[in-house]
Amino acid sequence: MAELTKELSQVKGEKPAVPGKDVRVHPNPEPQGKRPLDVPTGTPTVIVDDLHIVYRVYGAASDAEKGNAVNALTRILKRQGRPQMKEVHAVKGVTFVAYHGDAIGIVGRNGSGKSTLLRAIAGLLPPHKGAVYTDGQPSLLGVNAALMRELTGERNIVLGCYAMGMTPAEVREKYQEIVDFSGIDEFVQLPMSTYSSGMGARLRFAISSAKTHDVLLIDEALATGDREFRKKSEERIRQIRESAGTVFLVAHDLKVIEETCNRVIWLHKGKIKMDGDPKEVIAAYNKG
Ligand SMILES: Nc1ncnc2c1ncn2[C@@H]1O[C@H](COP(=O)(O)OP(=O)(O)OP(=O)(O)O)[C@@H](O)[C@H]1O
Repeated sequence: MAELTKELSQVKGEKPAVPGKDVRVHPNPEPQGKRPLDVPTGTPTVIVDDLHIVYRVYGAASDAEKGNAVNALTRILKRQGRPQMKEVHAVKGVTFVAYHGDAIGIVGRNGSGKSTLLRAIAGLLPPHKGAVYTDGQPSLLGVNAALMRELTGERNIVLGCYAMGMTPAEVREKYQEIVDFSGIDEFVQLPMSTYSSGMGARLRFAISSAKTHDVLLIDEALATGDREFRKKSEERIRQIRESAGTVFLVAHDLKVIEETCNRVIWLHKGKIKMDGDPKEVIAAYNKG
């Protein structure tokens, strides 16, 4: 909680009790376009407070225990089996506040904890320590989002819309728009197992973004789309922001992040290394 108090005091422009090193809080900039009157500017949508996520991998020994003769001998003498559990501390004390209208890009090297952080915000991973508070229901849209490969695109659209809480009338209204946006045309009648990875990713994005989300989490879903589709996706992300939602975007393509986001968080080995203006953060990230 101390971390969060420090962050919030920074948001208010107060001096933190302990000056932050390389972590900055980005003040919520005014997004362009209209926003509903009942959503004041600067309303927090996601508060991540000193979040730690630890994976437990069963059936694996830790490095310290592996191949160590003394440990092995001790285990034999004590008639113990080989330790079967390894812990991976993937997110280590991450703290930030996201606001209505924010589109936040998350960058970082492989294994830095980007996907883990998104899954934790979506409520799919329990915090080991700390907490995530969200205003509204976060929806995670990932390359592995649960569409069913053996079902046709058509069935997946209908089921996906129901899963997001749409009514049958809303599904009927949105159906053609989703097909058109995805650009899969007549493939909609075929099982998704016949789709290329790009087609699958486009359909997933089209379904998930057909609904207005309070908090939309996108994990590399734009990576496989072509140029034209990326442009359309960026436009849709902008619309979501303007309707007072918050978007988180994980992508290895820094250009996509720079063109779509108003703020970037750089994760390094599970910690925030920098948080701020996309141009500044990406420049620092590229330098290493
Ligand atoms: N299900 C899991 N079980 C155990 N460890 C995991 C699991 N998922 C991720 N990890 C580990 O957690 C750390 C962070 O992984 P994560 O996938 O969040 O990183 P990332 O930044 O999204 O990586 P990438 O850019 O390669 O997608 C890594 O060390 C990874 O090996």
